[in-house]
Amino acid sequence: MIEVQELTKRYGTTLAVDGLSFRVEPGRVTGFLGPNGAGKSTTMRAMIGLDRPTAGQVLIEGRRYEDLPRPLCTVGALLDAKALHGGRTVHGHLLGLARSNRIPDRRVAEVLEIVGLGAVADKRAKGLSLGMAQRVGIAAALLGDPAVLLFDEPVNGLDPEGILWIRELMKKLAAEGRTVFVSSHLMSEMALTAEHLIVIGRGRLLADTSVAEFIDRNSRSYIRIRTPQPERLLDVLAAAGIPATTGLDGSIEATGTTQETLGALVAEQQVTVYEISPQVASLEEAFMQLTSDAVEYRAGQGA
Ligand SMILES: Nc1ncnc2c1ncn2[C@@H]1O[C@H](COP(=O)(O)OP(=O)(O)OP(=O)(O)O)[C@@H](O)[C@H]1O
Repeated sequence: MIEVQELTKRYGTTLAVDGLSFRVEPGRVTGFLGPNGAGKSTTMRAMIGLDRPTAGQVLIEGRRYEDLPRPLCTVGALLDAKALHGGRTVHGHLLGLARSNRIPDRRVAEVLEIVGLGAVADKRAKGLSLGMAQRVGIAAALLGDPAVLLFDEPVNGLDPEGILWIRELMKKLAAEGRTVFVSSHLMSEMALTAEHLIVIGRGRLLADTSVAEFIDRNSRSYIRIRTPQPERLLDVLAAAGIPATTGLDGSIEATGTTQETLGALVAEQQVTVYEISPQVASLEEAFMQLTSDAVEYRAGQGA
C-alpha cells in the first residue's frame, strides 16, 4: 500500500505537486496518468526519497521511505532505465545492488531468470538495447522481492513485444498481491494494463477511479443519424422504444440499437436520412477532456 498525504513539491517558482492525496492499494495494477509536466515523476521520486517534499509525506507500507530498514526489500522502482553504470556487467550491477541491501547473491540469478536476461548476464550494460536496459531495471526493482513496485513510463521506446511483456509482468506482480503503480501519459495503454486509475493535472488529483468505471462513463457508443426531419425522426424512434437524443451538431444519437434496425425503420416510416453511422467516443479523447484545463493552464503560464 502507498499513501500519498497532502504532498506538495515546489521547484523554485514551479509548483510541481500541489497538495496531492491518494492511496494505491495492493493486488491490482494502478495506472498513474497525467499530461506531460503534470507531476507524475516528481510524485514517484518523492515516494522513494529522491525528492524531498516541500510539504506532506508519502508512506510505503505504513512508513516513510527514509525509515525503511532495507528499502529494496519493501519497494522496487524503475524510474529511469538509462541510469545504468555503463562499464559494469548486468550481473555485476545487480550483485552490487543486492549486496548493498543485504540481499543474498543467489537472488541475482533468480531475477535475471524472471526478466529473461539469463543469457546476457555477462554483457556490459552499455551494450544493451533500450528493451534490455529496461529489463535490467526491472530485475533491480525485483531484487528485494518487494511488496510495492513503481514503474515510471515503462513502455516508452519499447517494441510491441517488449510492451506486451511488461504489461503481462505488471499484471502477474499484482496478482501475487503486490502494490503495482505505473505512470503513463497514454490512457489507451493504461486501459489495457491497469485496473484502477489515479489521474493528475497540474499537480492536483483529477480522478481516482476504476478503469471499468472510467470506460463505462466515457466510452459511450451510439449511432448517429443525420436527417432534415429531426422532430419526425425523434417521434418515430420514441414510438419504436429506441432511446435517442440530439447531438451538439443537430444530428440524432440513438443507443441500444443497430444500423440495420434503424435503416429498416426509417425506410418503413419514410423519414429522409443522410447518414446512419456507429460512433464510439475514444478513451484518449475522454482523458484529454478530463485534463484539458490542466494543459491549457500550463501552456498559458509558459507563454
Ligand atoms: N528537478 C527539477 N527542477 C525544476 N523543475 C522541475 C524538476 N523536475 C520537474 N520539474 C517541473 O515540475 C513539473 C512536473 O514535472 P514532472 O516531471 O513531475 O511531470 P510528469 O508528469 O512526470 O511529466 P512527463 O510526463 O513530462 O514526465 C514540470 O513543470 C517540470 O518542469
